[in-house]
Amino acid sequence: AEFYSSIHEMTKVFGYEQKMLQHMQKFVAENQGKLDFLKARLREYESERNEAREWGPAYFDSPLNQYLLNKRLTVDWQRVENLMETSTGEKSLNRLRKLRNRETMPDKSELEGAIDGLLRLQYVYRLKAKDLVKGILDGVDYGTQLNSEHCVDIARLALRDQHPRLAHSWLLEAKNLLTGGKKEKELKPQILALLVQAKKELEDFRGLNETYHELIQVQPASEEHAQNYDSFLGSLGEKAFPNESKPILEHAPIPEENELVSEFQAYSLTCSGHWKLTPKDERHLRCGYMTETHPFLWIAPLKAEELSQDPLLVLYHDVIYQSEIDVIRQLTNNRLIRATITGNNSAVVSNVRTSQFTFIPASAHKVLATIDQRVADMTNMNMKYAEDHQFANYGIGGHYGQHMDWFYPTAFENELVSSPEMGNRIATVLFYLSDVEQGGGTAFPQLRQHLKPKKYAAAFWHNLHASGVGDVRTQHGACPIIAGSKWVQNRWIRENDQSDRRPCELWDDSLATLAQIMELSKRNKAQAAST
Ligand SMILES: O=C(O)CCC(=O)C(=O)O
Ligand SMILES: [Fe+2]
Repeated sequence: AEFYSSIHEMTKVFGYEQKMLQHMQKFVAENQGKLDFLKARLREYESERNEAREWGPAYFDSPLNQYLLNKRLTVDWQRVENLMETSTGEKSLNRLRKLRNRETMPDKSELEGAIDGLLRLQYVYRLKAKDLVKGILDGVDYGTQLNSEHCVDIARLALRDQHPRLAHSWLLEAKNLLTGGKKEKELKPQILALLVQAKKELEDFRGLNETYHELIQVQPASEEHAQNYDSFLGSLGEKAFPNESKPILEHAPIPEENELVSEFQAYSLTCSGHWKLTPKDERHLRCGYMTETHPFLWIAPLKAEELSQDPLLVLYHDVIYQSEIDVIRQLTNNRLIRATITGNNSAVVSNVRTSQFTFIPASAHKVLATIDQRVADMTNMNMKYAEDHQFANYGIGGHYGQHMDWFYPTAFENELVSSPEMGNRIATVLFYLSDVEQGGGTAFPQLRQHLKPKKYAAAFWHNLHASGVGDVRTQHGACPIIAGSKWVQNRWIRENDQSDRRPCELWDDSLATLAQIMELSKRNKAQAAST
C-alpha cells in the first residue's frame, strides 16, 4: 500500500480509523462494565467485613453470618475470579486487529514517507520548524500542534537524510516543547544526543561542547557520554574553541547569481520563487490569442502564454473541459499505483517521485481521442506516435524532482524505453486537471519558469533540439504540494513522423549539447549506482 503519495488514499484510511475508534470504544465500554461490577463487589465485601469487625467474635454466633462468610469464600470468589480471568472485549479487539492488518493500512515506511515529504516541504519552501510545530504551513494555519516527541522523530530522520540544519531546528523545538515529568526525563537525553550529532555536522564546536555538558548533566552516570566527550575533545586537538557558539541558520543562504548550485537546489529555488525571470528577460515573450499553428485556431483561438522561445515552452489556458475531467476521474478510479522512475535496469520506486499514476491508451474512451485531436491542433504535432495517456495524482509533500522527459541514449541501449521504434519524446503536453491550494507548481530551473497549476490549462514544450538531441534546458520537476491535491495528465509525443511538423535542422549548439548529454548520462549512472 502507498498513501502519503496520494490524498485520495489518505481519505480512505481516515475512514478506517473511524471504524477502529468504534471498536476501541466498544472495548472500553465492555471493560468498563466488568470493572464496575468488580468495584461494586469490593465495596460490598468491605462493608460486610466492617460489620463483622464491629461485632467482634460474637458475629459468628449467628449461623446466618457463618453462612455469609462461607458463601463469599466459595461461590462468590469463584465468580469474581472467573470474571477477572476471562478477557473482555476480545471480539472488538479482534475486529480492530483485522482492520489494522489490512493490506491497505499505512505501515512504518509510510510514516517515514510522510516525514520525508514534510522535510522536503521545509527544505524547498524554506519553512521554519517553529511555524510547522504550530501547524502553520507557508503562512496558512492548519491548527495542528506537534509535541516534543514528534519533533524528535522528525529530527532523527532529518539527520539520517543529511539535513543537519533542519534536524537542528527540530531539536530546538523539541527542547522548547518539553513539559517536565517522566516524558521529559526520557526525551531530554535523546534530544541532546541528537543535537550533539547535528552540531558536529554543522561544525559548531562551541555549541557542541555546551551540549555535551548539558547531556552529561542530565545523565551523569553514562559512561558513553563521557567517552564520547573525551574523544570529541581529543579530535579537536590544537584547534581552540571559538568564544561564541556558531549561529546556525535553519536554511542555507540564497546562493548568489553566479554561485554553483546543485540541480536539486536549482529546482528548489525555482519552486520557492527565488529563481525567476527578470522583467527584462520577459520583455520579448508574447502572450495572447494564438491563431498560428493550425487553421482550426482561426475559428477558435487559444489563449496562450509564451514562457520561453528557445526551447519552446507555452502555457495554454482552458484547453480541457470539466466534463472530460469527470470522465478521466471515472477511468482512473482505483487504477492508480505508486509512480516509478527509470533506474539502472528497471523501473524503481523512489522518493524522487512521490505520486501515483496510471497509463490509459487513447482507445479506451472517445474523450481521450478528442483530447488528442485538440493537442494536435494546438501543437501542430502528429499524435500518431504518442505514448498512452498518463494520469497522476500527488498528495501533500508529493513531488517529482528535477528530470528530463526525454530518454538518454543509454536508456535506449539498455532497452528501458517502451516502444523504442517510436523514437524519443520530442515534446510534452502537461494538462492540469486540478488547481492546487498551495505549492505543486512545475519548475523549469534553467528557464527560470515556475508554472502554478491552473485547472483546465496545459503546458507544452519541446524536449529535443531540432537535431533530435535531448535539450538539457528542458529539465523540470513537480514542486512539492503544501496543501491540496494535484491531478495532471501527460501526453508524451514521440519523434516519429514529425518531420513535416518540425523541420529537422542541425542546430549549431547540438554538438556541444551531445557532449553535455554524454557527461550527464555518465553522472546519472554514477548517481544511480551510488544510491
Ligand atoms: O506534475 C508536474 O508538474 C510535472 C510532471 C512531470 O514532469 C512528469 O510527469 O514528467
Ligand atoms: Fe516531466
